Amino acid sequence: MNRLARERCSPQHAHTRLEAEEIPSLLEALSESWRLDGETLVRRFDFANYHETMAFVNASAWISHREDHHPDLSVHYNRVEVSYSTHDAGGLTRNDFICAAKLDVLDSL
Ligand SMILES: C[C@H](O)[C@H](O)[C@H]1CNC2=NC(N)=NC(=O)C2=N1
Repeated sequence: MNRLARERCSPQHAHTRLEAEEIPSLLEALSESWRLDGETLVRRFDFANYHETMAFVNASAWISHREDHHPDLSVHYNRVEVSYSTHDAGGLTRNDFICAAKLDVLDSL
């Protein structure tokens, strides 16, 4: 499991917006499916059917609650679009990348 996925989100990270030069190396630690859309980190997860889609959404909700860091989710029949940014910081923080890494692990199980 990658090191970022083992980290825990923190209130300290939530108030520390990343500098532009910190972002490329963090993005590199994630699945290539993640992309930046302005100040938002976005990935689409594809599934076979609605049941699998909702099972993933529910598992991701457990991570969101435990980390107290919540993505925007766009839920469809066989896919979910996940968007991370940190409202408290008005942009990207390390918490966004930590949670994205955790979803990569979830998707790999
Ligand atoms: C009080 C609570 O910890 C904060 O409101 C958290 C909750 N989850 C959050 N999730 C995201 N994505 N951004 C935040 O700024 C944020 N803040």
